[in-house]
Amino acid sequence: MDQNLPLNVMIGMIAAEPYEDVTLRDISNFNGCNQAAHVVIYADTRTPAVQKLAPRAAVYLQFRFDGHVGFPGGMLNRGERPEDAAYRELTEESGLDSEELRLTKDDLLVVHYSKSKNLLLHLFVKKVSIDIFHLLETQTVNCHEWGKEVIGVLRAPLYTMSDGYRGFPAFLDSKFIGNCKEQLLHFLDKCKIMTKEEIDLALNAKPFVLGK
Ligand SMILES: O=c1[nH]cnc2c1ncn2[C@@H]1O[C@H](COP(=O)(O)OP(=O)(O)O)[C@@H](O)[C@H]1O
Repeated sequence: MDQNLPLNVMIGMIAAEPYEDVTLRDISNFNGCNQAAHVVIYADTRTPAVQKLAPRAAVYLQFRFDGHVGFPGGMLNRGERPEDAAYRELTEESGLDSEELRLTKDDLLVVHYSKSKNLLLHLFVKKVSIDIFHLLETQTVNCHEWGKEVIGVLRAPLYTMSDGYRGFPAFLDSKFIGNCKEQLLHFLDKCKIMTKEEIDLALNAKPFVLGK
């Protein structure tokens, strides 16, 4: 992929179906379509993962009932604000209700639109302390949805191992729900956790195969 392309073009090239960026000014044009809201919860971490590799951050994701990776969140109820829907779903899908996790409209990172689903997708972002992050991870296995909608807790491996593929590049080959993968890359770029060049390198990395 051409590294000089803007990230939204790179993302458009990897998306299974196109998602348009929606500017906040234009949101009112989408009244009446289906809406969903999801949230990226993340924390700074200095704890090396494996082989002394320092992850760029701790980012919370879930393994869903359908075998896909996704952020906590879901569809808005009638009349519900996106930030309230994202928080409601987060508490249902993690079992944790904490002031540190509460969302406001200022936590909105990006909005995408899927024409084929007529769906507006709001993505919120919340940085928390590593202690709250760890509590969120451990609490999830006791939540009401555990074993139902949520079947796993994931911390994205934000490092690349010496073969250039294991770690983050391999993780990007997982099955992501909706535009979750594009949302993850957008978040890493916008919150300055990775550069566009690092993201592009990870997207293009290939597993090492003996004899090739
Ligand atoms: O992490 C995500 N990022 C982006 N879209 C997602 C994510 N998780 C689910 N979706 C999409 O959002 C919509 C609502 O799905 P979800 O299963 O979360 O809602 P629900 O829990 O209210 O049933 C679906 O179109 C799904 O593809």
